[in-house]
Parts: sequence; structure tokens; C-alpha cells
Amino acid sequence: MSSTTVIEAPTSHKLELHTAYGPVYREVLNTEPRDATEEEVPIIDLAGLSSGLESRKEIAKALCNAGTNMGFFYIKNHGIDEEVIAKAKSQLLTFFQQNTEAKEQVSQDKSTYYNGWKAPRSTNISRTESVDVKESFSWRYQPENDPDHPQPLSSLPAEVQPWIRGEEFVWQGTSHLPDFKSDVLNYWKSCLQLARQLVKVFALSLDLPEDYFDTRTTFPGADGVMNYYPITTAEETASNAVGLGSHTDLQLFTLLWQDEVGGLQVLTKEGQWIKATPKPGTFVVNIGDFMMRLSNDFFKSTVHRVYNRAKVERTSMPFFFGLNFNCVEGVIPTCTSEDNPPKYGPISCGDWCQLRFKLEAERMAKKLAELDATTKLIAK
Ligand SMILES: O=C(O)CCC(=O)C(=O)O
Ligand SMILES: [Fe+2]
Repeated sequence: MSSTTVIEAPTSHKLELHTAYGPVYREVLNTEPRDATEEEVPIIDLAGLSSGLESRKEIAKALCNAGTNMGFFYIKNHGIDEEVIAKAKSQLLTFFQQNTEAKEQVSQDKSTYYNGWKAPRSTNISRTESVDVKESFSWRYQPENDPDHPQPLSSLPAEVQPWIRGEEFVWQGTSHLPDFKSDVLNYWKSCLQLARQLVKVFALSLDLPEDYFDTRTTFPGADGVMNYYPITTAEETASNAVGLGSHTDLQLFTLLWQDEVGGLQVLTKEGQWIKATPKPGTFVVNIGDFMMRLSNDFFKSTVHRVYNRAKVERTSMPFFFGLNFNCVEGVIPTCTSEDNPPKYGPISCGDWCQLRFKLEAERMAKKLAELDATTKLIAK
């Protein structure tokens, strides 16, 4: 009698993710990504955002459900002018369509704080996935651009000044593009104002007074990014290349405008990828690691990634919102109890971000050097 051994295909694989403290691992199902249901990634209507406390409490309930479940939701009636978005999107295309030499004027290599242009295929956010096909342009908070209280850096409190991360070279190196700075910053200012409104609702959903975060977000983490995902090449498609690899966002929450192309995927607790398809007139909002930490893991910072398999380029404009970087915060008292003691100690939001950015930059430099060495070996 002969016996046959049946080797079953694995049903899952391991995904390595970055955190500020080094890698963590998640088990991911090998099933195809499916569409998200409306319960998983709901749409929250912000029409009542400025209609009074009772309306905001209603929104807070919906936010609490979404934030503790998937940590991802859409917002509609967000109040950001469609024309402001369209102008920023148009500037995004103008910027990325420039030649490499022009984009190198604002290369991130010139930056101390990760501002500026990152070339396509020059980052690798998740080691268990390919390099990221996308290119990006980033800028960060500068007090003179604050829509609510613009002022020069020199007039900020002495303890805040060293934490300001915006750098002027990104605007100097794009000054040849007509209206680039004003169109891009108008979008950023709208996002910042919306984020300052939305953070009040987050406060309510954590049983805090709604102005709890106000003084903590006067000079906040407010990182603007424009992402451009080129059409994935046949070779990249064959090797399953990602537009942007699996990761969580870092700060309190992210406001994400995405175009109509699609490609954003979110990882469920069960390890299933689901698609957060574009919905016209909405932004996607997702919780970041610092909010998860502040809330003692009440709110979920969820893993996501981007695959662009369309026959066209894809664009997105995330806005990452966080506390003042000098603000040292531990777990919020309303999020703890005798049975649920604080899991995390206090840390400044700036240190928190810098820790991970630094780890990522170091690891990416290593990976790219390895890839470079392999290419040279193959070329020999
Ligand atoms: O492009 C997108 O849809 C998502 C971008 C993103 O997740 C990020 O920049 O952190
Ligand atoms: Fe993200």
C-alpha cells in the first residue's frame, strides 16, 4: 500500500509592522480582499458639527462605535470646500509631473524633519512587502500658516519652538509653480480647522469636556502629505508590489482625501483585508497609534495599505493630526479604571513620532542598500 502526503496550502501568513518600539507581527489570511460593509466602515454625517453640544454628542456616539470597532470611517458634510480640494489636487498633479531634477529641489534628503519629496520606490514601510511604489510630498506645521492664530515662530512660547517641524525649503523649492503654496496650504488649513472641530467630538466620546484637547492642539502635529501612485508596471503587478505597504498611522487621527481610483485596504481583527472604496464627497478618517495609546487601546489604530491595480495613476492627500509635540501625555484618566489600569506611560507626542520616523528611515536605508547590492550582483 502506498500512502500519499497531502500538503495543504497555508491559509495565512505573517505580516511585520513598525511601531515606535520596533516590529510587531500580525497573522493575515490568504483570502482575496473583499469590499467593506457599511457596518465595518460606516459613513458619519458631520452636518451637525457646529449646531451645538447635543448634535456633537450624537456624532460622538457614532464616532465611538466606529472608532472602537474598525477604527476607520468616512465623514460626509465635512465642510471642506470641493474647490479647495480640486485646486490642491491639481497642484499635486503639477508637482509630480515635473522632472526629477525639479522635484529634487525639495528632496527629503534636504530635510531635518521628513519634509519634502520622496521618490517613487524609495521607501519600504513594511518589510514583509515590496518597496512602496508611490512618491510623496510632505510638509508640516509652521505657526505662520495656522488659519486660527497665524504668528511667527519667534513669538511662540520658548518650550514650544524647538518642536516645530515645518521647514520653509518645501515652499522655496516649489515657488516656480504658480499658486502652489497658497492652493496646497488652503487645503491644509481647511483640514486643520476640521480636525480641531473633530477632536472635540473625540473628547466627548471619551467622556471628556469637549474643549479637553483645545490647549493641547494649539501648535499641533499637522502633517500634510500628497501621495502619487504611478500605474503599477507589469513586473510589479506580477511580484505583488504595494503602492504603500501595511502600516498604522502615528498621531491622533488622519483625515484622508482619496480620488475615485480606489486601492485603500484595511485589515480586520480576523486578518482579512477589506476595501475602503472611494465615496464621492467624503473623507476617510482613521485612528492613529497615539490616540490608541491615550485611550488605553479603547480606540483602534488599524493597519491599512494601498494597492493600485487600476490602469490609471492614483492620488491621495492625507492630513495627520496630533497633539502639540511638546505635550507629554499618558493614558487619559477617563479611559482607565481599577480593572483597566493604564498600559502606557507618558511620552511627548513629538518624541513618539520621531522614534518611529527614525526607525523607519534607518531600516529603509538598510533595505535599499541591500537591494542596490543585489542589483549590482545581478548586473555583474
Ligand atoms: O493613499 C491612501 O489612500 C492612504 C495613504 C496612507 O495610508 C498614508 O499616507 O498613511
Ligand atoms: Fe496611513
